[in-house]
Amino acid sequence: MTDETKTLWWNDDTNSIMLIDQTKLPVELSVIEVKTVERLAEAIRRLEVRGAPALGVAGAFGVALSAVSCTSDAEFAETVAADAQLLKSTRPTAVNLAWGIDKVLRAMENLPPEMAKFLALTAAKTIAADDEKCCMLLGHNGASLLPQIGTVLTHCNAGALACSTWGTALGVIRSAHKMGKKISVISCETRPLLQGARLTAWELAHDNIPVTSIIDSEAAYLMRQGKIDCVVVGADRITRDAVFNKIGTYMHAVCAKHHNIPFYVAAPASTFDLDAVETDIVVEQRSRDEVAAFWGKPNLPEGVPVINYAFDATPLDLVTAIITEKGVFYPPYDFSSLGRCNPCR
Ligand SMILES: CSC[C@@H](O)[C@@H](O)C(=O)COP(=O)(O)O
Repeated sequence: MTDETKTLWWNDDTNSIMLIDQTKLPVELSVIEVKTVERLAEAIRRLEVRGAPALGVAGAFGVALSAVSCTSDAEFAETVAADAQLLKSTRPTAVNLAWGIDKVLRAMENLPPEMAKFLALTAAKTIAADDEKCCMLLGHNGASLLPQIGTVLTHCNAGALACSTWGTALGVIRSAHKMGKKISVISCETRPLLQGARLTAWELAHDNIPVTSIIDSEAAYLMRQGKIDCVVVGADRITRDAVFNKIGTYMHAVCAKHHNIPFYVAAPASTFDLDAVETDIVVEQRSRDEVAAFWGKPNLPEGVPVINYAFDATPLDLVTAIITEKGVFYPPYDFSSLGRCNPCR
């Protein structure tokens, strides 16, 4: 991945979506060309593209793809609406997906097909470009919270691969590194799909930011030993009372509180869902297969069930600060300055 490479982008020559196949990393850096909405839905379900802001961009490009590839004016509105619904149904928790889809749908609302196609694509490209700007700003806003010299724990991948580029939690770390701070990172491997080991460690090693991988259950002991100065994670959705992020985040927040370690969340305004509270949200549960086998070998007796939540919710009273592109929020949290940024319900 070069500094110019994006996680996903629109190919104007072929009217298709190009995306880095995140299931192949760190072994292979390869790009998939997505030509249909059905293939995009599959890519989202399989986590070939993943991470909240990247899903927002994927959803936006997906609606544009549906629009530009529709050949029937008579069935245009119906086709785009059905495709949007299909894409929304792929992953319920990361709010950016529905946000990106709805934003493009609104841009083309009630317009004749030719104009709607043009405006859908323009809106989707703007969402992708804005995501990059948000990450840079957010990174800058958060960098001052990190110590001059220190070790930051992160969970899952909230990096360039989870966004258009740069990242949210890793954006903060990248910005601090760029400012000259001597930051090293502890990256939790993030069972079961190892986004922390496969993606975060890969990204940081590529940028020459010191990174060490640990198994998830090691974090508390490292905190007890005084080896972690702060925690920075991303978010898939922030409601009025909780931060939803990759499963395991909540246990890091509880441990950080116990050890008096700052726990920061970095996310763009598009990840906020301020009409909702924790109990309103559907938390994605994934298949047994992801947990019941490791490297292709079964590690569970047949018939033993699995609970495989993809995300958990961390109550805001465990969060030291939330870093956004619009500034840093501290308790008692009042997000009114963000406006109603996520009108997707
Ligand atoms: C900037 S991304 C923040 C979150 O989306 C990230 O931490 C996360 O939980 C991603 O989960 P994933 O299941 O890999 O899509």
